Amino acid sequence: MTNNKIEILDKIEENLIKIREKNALTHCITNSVTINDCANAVLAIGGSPFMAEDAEELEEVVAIADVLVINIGKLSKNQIKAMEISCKKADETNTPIILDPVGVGVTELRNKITMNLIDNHNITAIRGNISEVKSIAKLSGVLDESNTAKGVDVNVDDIITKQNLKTNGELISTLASKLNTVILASGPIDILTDGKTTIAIDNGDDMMPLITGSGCMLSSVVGSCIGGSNPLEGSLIAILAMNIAGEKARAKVDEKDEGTGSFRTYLIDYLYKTNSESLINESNIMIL
Ligand SMILES: Nc1ncnc2c1ncn2[C@@H]1O[C@H](COP(=O)(O)OP(=O)(O)O)[C@@H](O)[C@H]1O
Ligand SMILES: Cc1ncsc1CCOP(=O)(O)O
Ligand SMILES: [Mg+2]
Repeated sequence: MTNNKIEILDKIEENLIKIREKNALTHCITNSVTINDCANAVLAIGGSPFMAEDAEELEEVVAIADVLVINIGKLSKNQIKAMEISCKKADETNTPIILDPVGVGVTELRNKITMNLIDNHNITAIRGNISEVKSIAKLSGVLDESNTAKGVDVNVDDIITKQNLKTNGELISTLASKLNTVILASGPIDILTDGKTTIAIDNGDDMMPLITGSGCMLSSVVGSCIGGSNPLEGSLIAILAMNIAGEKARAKVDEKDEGTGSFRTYLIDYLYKTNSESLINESNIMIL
């Protein structure tokens, strides 16, 4: 990708058309907490969700899928096996794999599963909150020490701010180069990088972390967008679509004096109403 902001924004319209035309079959192995939200988010952006995890059918599912999303939010023995079978098949079929390393750093099991997936498979993109990304940096030898996430939520000491943006951008870019993957680290400001181009995205709303699943939905949407375009440009569309939908959803709940339950519904509504004009005009991105 170019490092020119105007050229990056110029690609949004054609990529969004491609994503919608492709209607990428998005195979998700994900947690049961937010699985329904993920399927609805995929449909809203223009993908086609397929949640399958029984070992008996996985090779067939991956063979027809355009993209595989692995979310480790609520692991079980069966799911771990399902992830191994699916990733092995995805490597054979060159199907992009998107990893959401929910809660990595918090338990040894999550560390082991995450690093097994990263070390043994072709991971196209990793999308996690900044604490999760920093934990992977530590496990990969790119960072000496890291805080741990608060369960599935970011550690407040890690939150991306204007002050630590450059340092975090450099760290995540180094990690992306080392792992040969795209990384999208989320928070009030998001950082997206493939190790060559690093973009900060300052959109979204502080109600987003107050519903469960905004991160899981984002990772699934990243999957559909990558399946319909390419890793870096697809991830950029996904994060802009989610965050601008979040901004509009917040304006709507404030207008109607509502709360987080309605916010969750409006988030899907505005994701569905995503259009390139608003992604271009309302985006607040900076090349780092
Ligand atoms: N304080 C915030 N202000 C604006 N957007 C936010 C904020 N926190 C998270 N987001 C957005 O919410 C989505 C999920 O991010 P995050 O909360 O970091 O993931 P997770 O749910 O996996 O911890 C992303 O689109 C991110 O940009
Ligand atoms: C609450 C919870 N517990 C296990 S997975 C999960 C959902 C996490 O979703 P997100 O990372 O999108 O907030
Ligand atoms: Mg998460």
